[in-house]
Order: sequence, then C-alpha cells, then structure tokens
Amino acid sequence: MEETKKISAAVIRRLPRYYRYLGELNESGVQRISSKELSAKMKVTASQIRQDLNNFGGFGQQGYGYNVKYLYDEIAKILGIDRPHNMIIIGAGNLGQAIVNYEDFEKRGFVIKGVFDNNPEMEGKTIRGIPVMMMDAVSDFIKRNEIEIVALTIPKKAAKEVGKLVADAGIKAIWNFAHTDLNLPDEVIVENVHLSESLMRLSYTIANEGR
Ligand SMILES: NC(=O)c1ccc[n+]([C@@H]2O[C@H](COP(=O)([O-])OP(=O)(O)OC[C@H]3O[C@@H](n4cnc5c(N)ncnc54)[C@H](O)[C@@H]3O)[C@@H](O)[C@H]2O)c1
Repeated sequence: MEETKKISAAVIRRLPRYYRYLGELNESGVQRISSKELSAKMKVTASQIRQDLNNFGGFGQQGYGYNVKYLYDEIAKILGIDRPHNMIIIGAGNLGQAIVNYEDFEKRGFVIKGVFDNNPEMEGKTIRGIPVMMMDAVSDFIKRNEIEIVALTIPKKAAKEVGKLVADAGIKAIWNFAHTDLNLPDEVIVENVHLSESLMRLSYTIANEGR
C-alpha cells in the first residue's frame, strides 16, 4: 500500500492561497514561475514555498521554476476540489442566504443542492432558484442526493442537535458557522468558521502593533 505522508495543518492552511495565486497567474497566461518570483508576489519566503511544495513532491525543477498549470491542477487534487462536492445549507437566515447567493462557491465545485429551515414561513421559497425545504425532509435528502457537506447557519442552541441529526444521516463534513462546538464522532469532519474570532485576532494585532 502506498504510504501517505501526513501533511501539517499549517501547510494545508496555506494551500488555498497558493491555489488562488497560481489560478491568477494561469489566467494571465504565465506558464512558469520560480519560487523567488512567487515569493515576491505572495510575500512568503522562497524557502517557505519550496518547503511547502516539497511536501507533495515539489513539482519544480532546479533552475527552471514551477509549471503553473501543472502545480495549479495538482494543488486542486490535493485540496480535493478537482471534483464536485454536493452541499446543503441548514438555516435560511441572513448568513445562510448570503452563502447561497454567493455563486463563486459553485465555480470551485461546491454545489448547493438544497436549503433547509424549520420556519414554516420559509417553506416553498427559493433562494437563487434553490428551494427551501423543511427539516423533516433533510435526512432523506442527504441520502438521496449524495450530500457530502452541510453548512450549519442556525442559532447555536440548535446546532448540536441538528449536527447529530445530519451525522446520523451519514454526512461526511460540516461547515459550522454556529458559535458552538458540535462534539460529534471523529469520523465527521467539522470545519468551524467563526468570523468574530477572526475579528478578535484583528483587534489583537491592532492593539499590539502600536500604530
Ligand atoms: N460563524 C460566523 O462567523 C458567523 C457570522 C454571523 C453569524 N453567525 C452565526 O450563524 C447563525 C445564523 O446567523 P444569522 O444571522 O443568519 O441568523 P438568522 O436568525 O437570520 O437565521 C437563522 C435561521 O436558522 C433557522 N433555524 C433556527 N433553528 C433551526 C433548526 N433547529 N433547524 C433548522 N433551521 C433553524 C431560523 O428559522 C432562521 O431562518 C447564528 O448562529 C450566528 O451566530 C456566525
């Protein structure tokens, strides 16, 4: 069996940024780039770039630079965005609607198949043409439509219970926006997104930069 090397979380966190820069280079017709040039663009050291990309076999040739399109495609494979992921949104309020209305997720292959809510007034409404359905249909919908990801944009008091419901329905991953830990079995992947924590880090930097 092929041995899979464990890649550090820090490297994985940096990959989407490499992907974005390489996508822009590719779109503007750049075919090759050295780690030094990429370093100047991304404001990351060239040695950091070489170290990061060496985790995946390097893709570069000494003195010849990286093949932009190849590297772009390889990073897409590593990130698993070389294939579509079916997704649903639970919670059709402000945040849920904003996510549904942002079409670019779909360009990255995250296909929003349905939106769910427990407010009967929302039933039958559509957001960007996607129907809002009631929670009694969610488990069946997950199974029938091969849903991999659930975005949870509901109040925190409901999040644990709904998290368990979708985990029991066989969901692989949860994109959790509710400000609470879900405490689910390890096989359910949870990515917590807390904008207020990001804002607090920003505040810390303002407070400590002495500007
Ligand atoms: N993570 C972040 O960075 C971030 C940023 C903003 C808001 N939030 C959080 O996201 C959540 C949604 O915020 P919002 O402003 O969109 O709120 P909102 O009140 O506009 O929307 C919440 C929606 O969830 C629905 N809902 C409530 N309980 C439910 C349940 N048990 N099952 C299904 N649907 C249910 C409601 O009917 C409503 O439509 C909140 O928990 C909020 O704290 C997170």
